[in-house]
Order: sequence, then structure tokens, then C-alpha cells
Amino acid sequence: MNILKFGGTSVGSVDSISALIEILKPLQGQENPVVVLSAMGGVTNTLLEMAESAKDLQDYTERLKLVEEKHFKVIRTLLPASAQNPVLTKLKICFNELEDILQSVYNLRELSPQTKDLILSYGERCATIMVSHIAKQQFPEALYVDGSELIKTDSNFGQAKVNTQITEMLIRDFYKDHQDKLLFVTGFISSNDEGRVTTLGRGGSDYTAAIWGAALNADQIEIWTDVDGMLTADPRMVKKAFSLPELSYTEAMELSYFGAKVIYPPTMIPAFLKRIPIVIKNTFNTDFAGTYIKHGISPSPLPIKGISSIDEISVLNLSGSGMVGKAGFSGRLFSMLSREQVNVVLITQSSSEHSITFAVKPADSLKALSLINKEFELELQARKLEYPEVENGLSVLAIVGENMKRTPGMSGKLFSALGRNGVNVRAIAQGSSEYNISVIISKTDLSKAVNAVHDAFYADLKKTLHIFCLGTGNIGKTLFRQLQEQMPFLAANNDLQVKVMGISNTRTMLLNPDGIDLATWEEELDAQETKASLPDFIKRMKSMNLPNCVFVDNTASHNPIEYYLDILQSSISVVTCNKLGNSADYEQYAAFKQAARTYGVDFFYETNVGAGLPIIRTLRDLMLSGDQVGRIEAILSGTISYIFNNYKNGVLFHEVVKEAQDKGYTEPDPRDDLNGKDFMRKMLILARDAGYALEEKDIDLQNMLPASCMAAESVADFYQELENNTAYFENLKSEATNNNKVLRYIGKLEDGKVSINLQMVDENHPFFTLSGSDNIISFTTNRYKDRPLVVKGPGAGAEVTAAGVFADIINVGKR
Ligand SMILES: NC(=O)c1ccc[n+]([C@@H]2O[C@H](COP(=O)([O-])OP(=O)(O)OC[C@H]3O[C@@H](n4cnc5c(N)ncnc54)[C@H](O)[C@@H]3O)[C@@H](O)[C@H]2O)c1
Ligand SMILES: N[C@@H](CCO)C(=O)O
Ligand code: NA
Repeated sequence: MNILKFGGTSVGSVDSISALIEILKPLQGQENPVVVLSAMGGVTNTLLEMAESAKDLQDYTERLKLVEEKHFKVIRTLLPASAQNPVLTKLKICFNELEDILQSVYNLRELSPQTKDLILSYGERCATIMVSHIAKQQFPEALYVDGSELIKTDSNFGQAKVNTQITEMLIRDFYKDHQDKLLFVTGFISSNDEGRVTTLGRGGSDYTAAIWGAALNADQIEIWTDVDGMLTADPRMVKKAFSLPELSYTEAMELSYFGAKVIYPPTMIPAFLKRIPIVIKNTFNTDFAGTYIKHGISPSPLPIKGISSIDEISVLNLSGSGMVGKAGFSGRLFSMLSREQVNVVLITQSSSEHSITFAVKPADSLKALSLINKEFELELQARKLEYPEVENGLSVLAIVGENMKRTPGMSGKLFSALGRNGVNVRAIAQGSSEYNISVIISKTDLSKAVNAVHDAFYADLKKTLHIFCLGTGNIGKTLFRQLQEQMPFLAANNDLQVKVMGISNTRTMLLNPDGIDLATWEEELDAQETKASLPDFIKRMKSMNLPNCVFVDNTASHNPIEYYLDILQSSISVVTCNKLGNSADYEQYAAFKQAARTYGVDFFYETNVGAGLPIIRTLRDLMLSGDQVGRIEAILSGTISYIFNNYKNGVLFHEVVKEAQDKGYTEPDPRDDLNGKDFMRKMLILARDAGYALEEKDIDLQNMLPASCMAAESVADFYQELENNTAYFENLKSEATNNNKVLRYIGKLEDGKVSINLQMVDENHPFFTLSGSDNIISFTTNRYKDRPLVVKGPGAGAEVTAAGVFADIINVGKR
């Protein structure tokens, strides 16, 4: 049985509540989970503010109306009219009670901690009443549970201490009687012996989930929030921060102690004691597999798990001869501070025992100072101690991870990263567990320091490209061979690793979180039982959630194209030799480019034009450096080029076509080459890259095939028709040779217009001398005006194409 806790953002809006219901749907038919809910996002704060306002005789009624309306709006949107009344009535009763309480606070001008807790409890109650009723539409067994009656605490209002024994008994009894129900339980609220409402303090709803989990021995506690679990650093500060798949309890505690706001550590203790795994999931990204916090995590390749920080900290330094050799001095200092409820965040002591430095929250600093002055009055007067001063404007940065214990050089890495970036370290502390090294630095350095440290620790990992490849035909196969051959060189010369994480063709698919062995990929893929499914492949790619991910499309299929946008929007780069994406609607082409820009990833397609020849790249460089393309003239069909270069006496036209296919120059379907479609796509892509928003219909394509060849249904028929038209092709050839000319199929872009024609050119034409599958392209631009920029060479074939795809992948790695 699982406990699912949804935080404020997950119950904060119509959309998020719909998402929540979607998350519960697949659980139908299984053992019912227990669902714990927070108040709607923002409501707890508003309740607090209203209570304070009432006490200060200020108006709160406007805000009360807004809170009420916020709940009603969800009900009206998500429930059919016939189902609205009962729940609106229940909520109305709650809001009337709340209004009465606030009015009493107003009348008495007094807000006791217990009244505050009572007021706050309406946040969780109203949200849970609301969501449980909405859920009833899907799950008739949904039941609202006021959890305050089941969690028993002392009377420390605002931060009540739980009586575990009674609480667990009450929860178990209640659950036994209601196992067949889908329970929606209010988080955060509890009650004391007299039945008065208490609250569990910060992170209280997580705590409720952990208490229920422990009482019922749950299999798992899921904390649903609005981010992808715990990250290596605060993503607002570190753009390259990434989600962590697994953490030990200790690591999670250390990480959240400083900063990470995802969960609040004390709430985990009941789960920790019972060894119940906690998983942090994202309501708004259900593809994210979650961050698991549990016992026995698998060995991690990460040197550290994360970097956390406290923005604002104050430091006090105590020094003087009076401390030297005085047993119990620091004991006296810190037990005094703890007695007075000053939370000490970090302590360091010099080995000479001449000074102690410790950090506290800025709000506690003056209190700490005056406490010290009082406690050590005699020593201070006798000058055995220096008068301490408070230093502000400081931050704490901590690196956290169990691997630190085993790996030498961790602190070296930390301090050299800080040093290289000119960050001065004010004080250092290492937790005795060796799970944490903390430094105090100037607040103005914090962002730079966290980024520098993140780079230092994750750079090696960042230099691994994780690729997911579609298509194992001509190009795909060749690419894998090239990758395998080149791996050692890349590692040695570029510190770059390329790991193939997934491969799929139309039959089967293979994904391996450790990377696929390129020596045996083919047998492994063939042996897979799972039938290929593109949506599953992409889903699994996304849920691996790896840094530096590249999706490689080596197919000639329409299917992958429809996922490009989603993939780019998941911050995964796309490398493709498939031209179908860029040559469909202009709008789609533009959307791919925009998505890559917005999500900071790459969309590379060099091999769409001229295979491995640097044509797209050259054009991009021209455009980026402010040049303007006036004219492009090109031969961009490797297949047709090969055919015209090898269509000599003694060989028939259809035989040369077959040769081109056997050499791997043609499209999977050679008709796409011969009818000019493939060429047209390339010209369209070039024109678009040159800044013209053209569509296929704008291109003037002269088809060089006789109608009967065009009409052929299968590839075999097509070859037959080519043979039937032998005379037509022979005529073309002799007409050209008789005039000392050669046949050339030439594309042109001029004045924003594109045409493709069959021409006969003589030796004065720059395209006269070509051989093999050569492509040639000449750019006439503002800067290359008198003599054009020309790129020429083999423009088809598996080796050169795979090499182009390879280069695109490496270029993703360079960023
Ligand atoms: N041959 C060249 O010189 C050259 C040059 C540039 C670009 N290209 C492009 O390379 C691409 C591949 O050409 P090829 O000769 O390797 O083709 P191919 O027919 O040999 O291989 C295509 C592969 O794609 C797989 N595939 C098709 N649809 C799929 C889907 N929906 N999901 C997963 N896998 C799928 C097939 O199973 C097959 O393994 C084409 O788009 C082509 O235009 C080829
Ligand atoms: N079939 C293509 C491959 C290169 O895109 C050609 O012949 O040019
Ligand atoms: Na190219």
C-alpha cells in the first residue's frame, strides 16, 4: 500500500487537480492508496495574514471572499452542476465557521497560538473536502478524512509533538474499518488530548504522510510536488542542475538541511525508522521517474550528490586565551545557546583552540551576541575573551554525498574550484559523518561559487553524451561501427564519451541505463522480446533523465517527426538525417528551431543536404555573420549525379540506377531520388535556412522521368518501367554527347524562387566535371559576389552520411 501526498501546488488550481485525478486513475483496481493533501497553494499564508489582520483590527473580509471563491471556482469547473451543491454547502459551512473565528479574534484583539492553529486547519480541511468530492466522480469509494482526529499530539501549538503510540493505534484502527475506501486525508493538522486542533509545523503534510506510512507499514511514500524531485543544486541558481535518481536518507537530510526545499527532513524520520522508501515525484511531469530516498541505494557514479546552500547567514567568532585548554568551554557556549533556542547552523574550531566560529540565522544573531556577553561577562571583562562581533552578508555552501567518504580529493576539488574563481573562504566545517563539507563565503560570491563547484564535480559526467538512436539500416549500422571505432580516440583527445543508451528499429527496441555494448548491439537488439514502440522508447528516454541527451533519427519515416517538438521541449537535442521533418510545413520547421533555442538544446541536420559535406553549417555561418545569399546553384542528388557520371556506352539506364542503390546512395525507395523529390526537399531546406519561408508548392520541379515510370506502384515495377523506357534515356544521353555536353540535374535559388531542371552543360560550365556521387553547391552572396563559395564532394553513401551524423553528435557535445 502506498501513501501519496500532494502539496499545495498540486491542489492549487483546476489544472493541477485534474492532473492529480489522472495520477490516481491507473491505480484503480489495485490496493487503494491513502492520499494526503495540503491546503491549496497560497491559502495557508493568506489564513495567517487574515488572522494577524483581525487581531490588529484590520479588514480581512476581502481576502476571505477570495479564498472562498478560489475553492468554489474549482468545484464549478470540475464538477457537473448536479454534483456541486452538496460540496458547496459543506465548504460554505467551513467558511462560515472560519469567519466566526476571525470575527472573535477581531473582537478580542487577541490571537493565541491555539486559535492560530484552528484557523490554519481550515486550509487543509477545505482543500481535502473539495478534492475528495471531485474524486468521487471517478472513484465512488472516495472518502474525506479529517486527519486531525487521528494524529494525537501534545499542546505545543504551532509545532506539536506527536504521541506516536496512540496515533499509530488510531490510524490502524481507522484504516482497518475503511480499507475498501479511497481515503483523502488532511495533512498538517492534528489534535491534543482535549481534542483541540494542533498543527505539525513546517513541512507538516509530508509529516502526516510519513506518520500514516509508518503506522500502516506502507510500501512507499510518494511526495508529489511541482519539480523533478531533488536536484544537484538549486536550479534557479545553477542552470545545469539535474535531478537525482536516488539518495540515501542521510544524503537527503543533509541536502535538505541546507536549502533544498523539496522536503523537510524531520518529516522523514518515521519513514526512515521503518525503512519505507520515499519517492519525490512531479505532478506536472509524470514522465519523471522520481527521486528515491531509501536504504540500500545502488552505487552511484556521482562523486557528490549535490550542492546546497543557505543564502544568508551570520557568523560569530569567539577568541581569546581564556579558551585555551579550558575543558568544557565550547560545551558551555553551545548548551547555553541551545537552551535559549538559538539554532547553530555550523561550527568550526581552530586546532589551537584559540577561537571558535559559528554560524546562526541572521534573525538569531543579536540574541546570540547578547547571550554570550551575559554568559561570559567575567571572561570578557578580564580580557580573557575578545568581545565577539557579528559578521553579516555571508552564505553557506555545502557539498553532500556518501561517496565523499570513500573518494580522496573531494575537498581538494572543492577548494580549488573556489580558489580558481576568486572566492574567499571565511570558514570551513566538515560533518563528522564525512557526508558534508561546508564553507562560509561572502554572499555576493554565492551564485558564482555554486556554479563553479557544480562544474568542477559534474564536468566529467557532463562530458558524456547519452544518445538514443532510431533506425538500424544503412546509416544507423554504419554510425554504430564508426562510433565504436572512434571511442578510444574521443576519450583520449576530447575527454568526450558517447554512450548509446537506446536503439530501436521498426521491430524491436533496446534500452540500457548502463549503455549498450556496440560490439554486440545487433544480436542484443534482435533478441529483445519487447516489440518496438516509438512512444514507449521516447517515454523511457525521457524518464532516464540524463544530462547531455541526444535523440538521433536515422530513419526515413514520418513517425519520429511528430515527437521532435516534445523531445526538444524536454531539453533533449535532436540530430537527424531524416529530411521529412524540415521539408514539411514551414511552420513545423520554424517550431523545431524555436524550441531548440527556447530549451537551450541543439537541432542539427547537416546530412539533410549533401550528406556529410559541410553545406548546412556553411550556410549557417554565412547567415550568422551577416552575409546574405543572393543565389544558390547546386547538384544535390548523389544518386542522379552517380547515374549521369556512370551512364556510359555499354550499360543501360536501369542498370546504373541499380548500381547506385547497391552502393547505398539512393533513398530507401529509389523513386524518391529519380522523381526529384529528394532534391526538392534539400532545396527547400536550403532556401529556408537562407531565410525564405517557402513551401513545397512554391518549388518549380522539372521531373525528368517519363509518366509511366512515375506511375509505377512498387520498386520492382519501377525498375521494369525504367527498362521499358530504355530508348528515352538513350536518346537523352546521345543528344548530350553529340553536342559535347553532359546531363546535369541542377537546382537554383534566385530572388527567393527555387527551380530544379534537367540541363545539358558544356565544358565551360562549372558543374561539367563531376564524378562518382559528387554534389556541388555554389553560394553567391554579398561577400562572395564575384566568385562564389563552392563546396564539392561525394554527397551520398553510408560512410559519409553516418560521418555527418557523427559530427553533428560531437557538435552537441562541444556546447
Ligand atoms: N544514403 C544516403 O546517402 C543518405 C544521405 C543523407 C541522408 N540519408 C537519410 O538517411 C535516412 C536513413 O537512410 P537508410 O539508407 O539508412 O535507410 P534504411 O531503409 O536502410 O534504414 C531505415 C531504418 O529506419 C528504421 N525505421 C523506420 N521507421 C522507423 C520508426 N518509426 N521507428 C524506428 N525505426 C524506424 C528501419 O527499421 C530501418 O532500420 C533517410 O532518411 C535518408 O534520407 C541518407
Ligand atoms: N539519396 C540521397 C542521399 C543523400 O541525401 C542522394 O542520392 O542524394
Ligand atoms: Na551536409
